[in-house]
Amino acid sequence: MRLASGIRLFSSISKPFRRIETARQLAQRMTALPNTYDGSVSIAVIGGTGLRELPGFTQVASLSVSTPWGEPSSPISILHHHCKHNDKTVAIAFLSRHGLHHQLAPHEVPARANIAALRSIGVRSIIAFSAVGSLQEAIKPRDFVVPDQIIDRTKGFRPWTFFDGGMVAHVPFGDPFDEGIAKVVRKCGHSLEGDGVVLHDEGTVVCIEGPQFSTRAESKMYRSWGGSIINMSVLPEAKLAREAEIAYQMICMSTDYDCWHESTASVTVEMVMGNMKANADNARRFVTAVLDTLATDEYSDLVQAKHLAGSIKFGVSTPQPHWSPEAQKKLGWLFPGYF
Ligand SMILES: CSC[C@H]1O[C@H](OP(=O)(O)O)[C@H](O)[C@@H]1O
Ligand SMILES: Nc1ncnc2[nH]cnc12
Repeated sequence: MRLASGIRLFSSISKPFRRIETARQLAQRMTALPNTYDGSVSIAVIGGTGLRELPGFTQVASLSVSTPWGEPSSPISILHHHCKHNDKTVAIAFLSRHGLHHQLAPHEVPARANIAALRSIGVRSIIAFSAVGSLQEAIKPRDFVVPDQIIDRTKGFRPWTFFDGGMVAHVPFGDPFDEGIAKVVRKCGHSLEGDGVVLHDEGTVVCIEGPQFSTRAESKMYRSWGGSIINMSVLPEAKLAREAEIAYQMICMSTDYDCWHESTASVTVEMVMGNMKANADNARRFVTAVLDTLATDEYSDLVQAKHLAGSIKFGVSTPQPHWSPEAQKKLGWLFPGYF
């Protein structure tokens, strides 16, 4: 259903008889909205494959943010969400990882611009959504996984840090996701169990370079390494969020068994999109439950990532008087008033 003032998530997931809004119509609708927003926005959702919008949320602005690292993948939608727990309206930011037309390959996603743009509008916590392959029999297509670890198989082509070009800093990444947000996500996912949602509480996501899927030998090797699921998107997004002091958790939805499974056909885009469509309603209910819970006062400090605020100052190796002018300028933009 196309809501009058609202927007739809999983736009390409509508039933065949429904009138589907094209990417161009979506872009036109976004252009017609205000490009400014005065309220505060602490939480963002990054939508991945098959997740272009959030349905049932009222879109009130579409922000075109320019950063020292370029333009983000898409305008940032500001959505109003009525929280069912406390009767308050909260603002959520939404960004489409691969662009409004899914025109950006995983290695082309401007992750630094995306994270910097979100931080610049006040975002301090991100729920990132990803369509993933399963590397384990027990994780069936359409199951959800809340990953807690990552294995990096990207090839070093993607810019992966804010701290370069004349200054050096190092952040801890032993636990690449935010455990506080993960707890909320798990609780919400389990509350929907029996109602169609199957949730795995942990898992190691292997992030490959893509855009090609893996070979069978690679897929089997990732299984032998202890990989649970596989995608092309969690990095450098998660690393950059950590550098930007943003609490980041990915929610993964399994869409295929990659190519290791003896009795199942190897992954294709059709398979990925088919399972995303089939499970769209569960994904929507899951994300909504998470946002409803995070919007309550109980999670206010978590959502504002108070536990991460200021942490980057301890990771800086280059004394500030020795930073290049370019680094001063860029990091001054990302962390106003910090240095
Ligand atoms: C279309 S299959 C491969 C594609 O799907 C996943 O996208 P996302 O993580 O943005 O949902 C995967 O990472 C690949 O980019
Ligand atoms: N098998 C797979 N490999 C990498 N990314 C994926 N996204 C969905 N399925 C995938």
